Amino acid sequence: MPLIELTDVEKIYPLGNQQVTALSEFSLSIDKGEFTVLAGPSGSGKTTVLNLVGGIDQPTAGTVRIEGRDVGPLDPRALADFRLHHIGFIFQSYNLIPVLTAAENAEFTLMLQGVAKATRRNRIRELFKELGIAGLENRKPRDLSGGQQQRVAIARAMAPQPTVILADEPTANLDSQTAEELLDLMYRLNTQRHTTFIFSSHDPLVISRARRIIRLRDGRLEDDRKQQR
Ligand SMILES: Nc1ncnc2c1ncn2[C@@H]1O[C@H](COP(=O)(O)OP(=O)(O)OP(=O)(O)O)[C@@H](O)[C@H]1O
Repeated sequence: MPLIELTDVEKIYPLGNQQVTALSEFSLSIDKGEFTVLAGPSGSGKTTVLNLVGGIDQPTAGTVRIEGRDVGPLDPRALADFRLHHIGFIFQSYNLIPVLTAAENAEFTLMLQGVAKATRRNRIRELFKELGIAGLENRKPRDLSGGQQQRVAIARAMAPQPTVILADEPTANLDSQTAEELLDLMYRLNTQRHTTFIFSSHDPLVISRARRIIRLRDGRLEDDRKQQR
C-alpha cells in the first residue's frame, strides 16, 4: 500500500465570478521513505498538491488517501486532528512564534498532542543536537539566522515523528550554501530515521538533491522520474 495516493484529483478554486483550475486529472503515489520534490513553474500547482496531502485543503473531485485512509470525507475537526498526528509542515518563512524560545517553538506540536514534559525535552534536546543547533534552545527567533530558524522549524516538524514531512519551498529565503546544508540535513533525517519528505521548489539546486522529481505544469503531471543522489 502506498503511503500517499492521489487519484484523479481535481482542485478548482472560486475566484470572484470565475474559477481557477489548480489541478486536473492528477494522480500520484508516494511510498514510505521517499525524498521527493515537486518541481514546476510558479502557478503549476505545487502548493495545491502539498495542501491536499497535508489536509489543509480538500479536492473538488478525486480522492486523497494517506496510509489507505480517504481524508476527503473528514470534517474540519477530524482533519485538524489528522494533521496534528500525521503531518509535519516546514514553510518558506519558517513560521516560528516570535514570543516563544527556539525550544518552546520546537516543542509546540508535542504540547498540543499532550506529550509529557520530560519526553518533550528529551526529544527536542536530541533533535537540536542532530540539527546542529544545540545551545540555541533559549534564543527567540529574532536572535537566530534564517538557517537556524529553519532548523528549529525542522525540529518542530520532526518531533512528533509524523508520517510525512511536507516542505513548501523550504530554502527559498536562504543563501545557496545554507540551502544546501539544510537539504543535506533533511536527507540525513530521511535516510537515518526513514522519515518521508515531500518538498516543492523551482530551484535547480534543491531539485538536484531529490531522489524523485515530479514535474508539474498547468496543474497536470508533466514528468515523474527517479535520479541518483
Ligand atoms: N486560494 C486560491 N484561490 C484562487 N486561486 C488559487 C488559490 N490558490 C491557488 N490558486 C491558483 O491555483 C494555481 C496553482 O497554484 P499553486 O499555489 O498551487 O502553484 P505553485 O506551483 O505552488 O506556485 P508557486 O511556485 O508560485 O508557489 C495558480 O493558478 C493559482 O493562482
